Amino acid sequence: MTSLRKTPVTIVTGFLGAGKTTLIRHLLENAGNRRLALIINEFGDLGIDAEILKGCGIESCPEDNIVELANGCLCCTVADDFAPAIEALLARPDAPEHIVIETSGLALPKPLVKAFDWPELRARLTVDGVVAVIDGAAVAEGRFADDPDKLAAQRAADPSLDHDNPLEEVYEDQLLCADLILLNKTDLMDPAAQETVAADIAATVPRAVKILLTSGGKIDPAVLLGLHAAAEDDLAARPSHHDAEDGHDHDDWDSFVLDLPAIDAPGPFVAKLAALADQFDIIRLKGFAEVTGKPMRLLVQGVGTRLQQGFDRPWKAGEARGTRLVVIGQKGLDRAAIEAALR
Ligand SMILES: Nc1nc2c(ncn2[C@@H]2O[C@H](COP(=O)(O)OP(=O)(O)OP(=O)(O)O)[C@@H](O)[C@H]2O)c(=O)[nH]1
Repeated sequence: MTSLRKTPVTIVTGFLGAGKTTLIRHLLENAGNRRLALIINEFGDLGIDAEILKGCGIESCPEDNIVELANGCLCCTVADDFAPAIEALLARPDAPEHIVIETSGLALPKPLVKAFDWPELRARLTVDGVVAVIDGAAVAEGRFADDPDKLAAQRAADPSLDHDNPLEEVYEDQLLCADLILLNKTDLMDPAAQETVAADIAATVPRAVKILLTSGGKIDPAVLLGLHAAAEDDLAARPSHHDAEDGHDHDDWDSFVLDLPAIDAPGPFVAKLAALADQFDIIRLKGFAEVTGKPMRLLVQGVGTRLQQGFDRPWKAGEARGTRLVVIGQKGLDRAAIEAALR
């Protein structure tokens, strides 16, 4: 029997490295028998998030329930890529009970929510909620704050100027669209910083939105997937810096993929990456490395200067080994110098 119930969709937003994939992994591990499908959109088309989730071997998550939309920015290509992908999921004999979308860390959630207001989607789907994952430690360090002096000078020259900091703009757009805000990485924050950041967020968001403190994206799936917000009915309450425009400015960001030879040891490699992240203001680094003589592949994750590494699974027979990293930063990122330092 075909159910007339609309399929709920949860949109997971949050800046680069905030912990979206970690949250979804925890969700998959704790989803019980619920039939979930994931749509993953990544900035920089290496498909690393999908690889991480596929590599996790969680039984409740067969690989073909993970759909990658790697080309371009989901919020700007909703009609071309996204609507057909979601139609295809709904047409499956074992159609998902709930769809979770991980947007890229640079995507604005509002245009995506807007797509669910289109008649063909709204008839069959509802946005259960937009969940914003926040890197609390990065916010506490002032990563998303405008430099007040610089901004004052620029505003004096151009009074219509809103923000000078594209990071802040994306961060705020994501917060303003949320039905639930997860202040994540609390393990890296002391209680006073947690309180300050939570208060700042509450002051930024005009609606009463619940803010929960998390570490490692650990939150009860019943809460995460049970917001019942019907966000598509409520677009006006979600202001965006880009309300007047279609889409947003991709020129603010640079991203490239580095193909490197096998490395000798994880420690020195990651230390070098951390130094480069600091020197060149790299926002996000992620990928896999081949370590000479090791049967496992090394997962490398960098958020600002905070680097993590760990072997995630054995290389498969016939799989091309190697070291591939996505590097993301603001416009003007010095690819040549970064690449030269690593070769
Ligand atoms: N200390 C700490 N690290 C975390 C936490 N959550 C995630 N991380 C780490 O932060 C890094 C980025 O996490 P991801 O889950 O990949 O972040 P993301 O938001 O999916 O990143 P993008 O897809 O690049 O936007 C990884 O190294 C995670 O292990 C947390 O609560 N505490």
